[in-house]
Amino acid sequence: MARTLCRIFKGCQSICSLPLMKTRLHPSASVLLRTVCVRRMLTLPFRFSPKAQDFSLPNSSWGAEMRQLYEHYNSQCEEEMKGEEKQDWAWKRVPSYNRTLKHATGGVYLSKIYQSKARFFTRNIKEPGAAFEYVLFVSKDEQKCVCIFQAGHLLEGPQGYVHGGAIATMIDTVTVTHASVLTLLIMTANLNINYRRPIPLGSTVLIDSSLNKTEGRKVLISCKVTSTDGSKLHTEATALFVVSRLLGG
Ligand SMILES: CCCCCCCCCC(=O)SCCNC(=O)CCNC(=O)[C@H](O)C(C)(C)COP(=O)(O)OP(=O)(O)OC[C@H]1O[C@@H](n2cnc3c(N)ncnc32)[C@H](O)[C@@H]1OP(=O)(O)O
Repeated sequence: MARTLCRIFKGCQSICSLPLMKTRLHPSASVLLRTVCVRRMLTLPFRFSPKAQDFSLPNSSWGAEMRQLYEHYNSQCEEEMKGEEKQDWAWKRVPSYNRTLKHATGGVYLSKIYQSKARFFTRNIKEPGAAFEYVLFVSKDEQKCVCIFQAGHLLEGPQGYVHGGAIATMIDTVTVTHASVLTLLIMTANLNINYRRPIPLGSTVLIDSSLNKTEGRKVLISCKVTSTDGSKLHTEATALFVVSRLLGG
């Protein structure tokens, strides 16, 4: 970014220092030109935005089904007003970034270079819609989590269907997010999956997770992957999470 800024600055300087400009422009016009150049420079779309991108917001790759379901859950995320008092949210959308390590503290030592290159597995493919396109919502009582998942063409396993490992990844992601709402710093200890019906590539499915129980350091969660109308069961799973001693639990 510094190099880009430098180049734009040099460009501005060279425009304002052109002999033609010096001779023909009134000094106040030259100041105005510089101001315009600097303003333009500040509004240019930089390649490296300092703001983290939230990948769980709608993009052009989302199909109609994905959008409809997103609207359905997102509309329930609005604040409810009762009298003058603000009520709790019914659902919360979970933002999703691709740099989890950037904010990590303690636990594992990683070199600066390694940290700067690390990307969250499900959010590391740049082409929208090519792989894991999903958004997660958690319920206000924190006992339920729903994910709308659209499986892109890079997730193929059997011809025309989603790879079992990609489905497992999504189940792990949804259940770990659910468990993280209940308790921090957890690791997946056990994931038990039954694949009942293949998921067509490009289709949208619902991943529903429910809390079974918590027991000391253990959190048990069950999960179902269904068609969006709930009529077809694709996958079911149970997951065990343990608050990690390594992570400070
Ligand atoms: C918010 C979004 C963030 C997204 C992050 C994405 C992350 C996605 C999640 C992952 O993929 S995590 C990566 C995959 N998992 C691992 O690499 C975990 C590797 N294993 C470990 O680190 C440890 O084995 C573990 C922390 C799971 C447990 O080790 P501990 O030494 O802390 O536990 P311990 O052996 O004392 O067992 C505690 C309890 O859990 C039980 N337990 C542990 N592992 C088990 C297991 N595998 N199966 C069944 N029970 C298990 C164990 O029996 C015991 O039960 P009791 O308290 O009733 O006696």
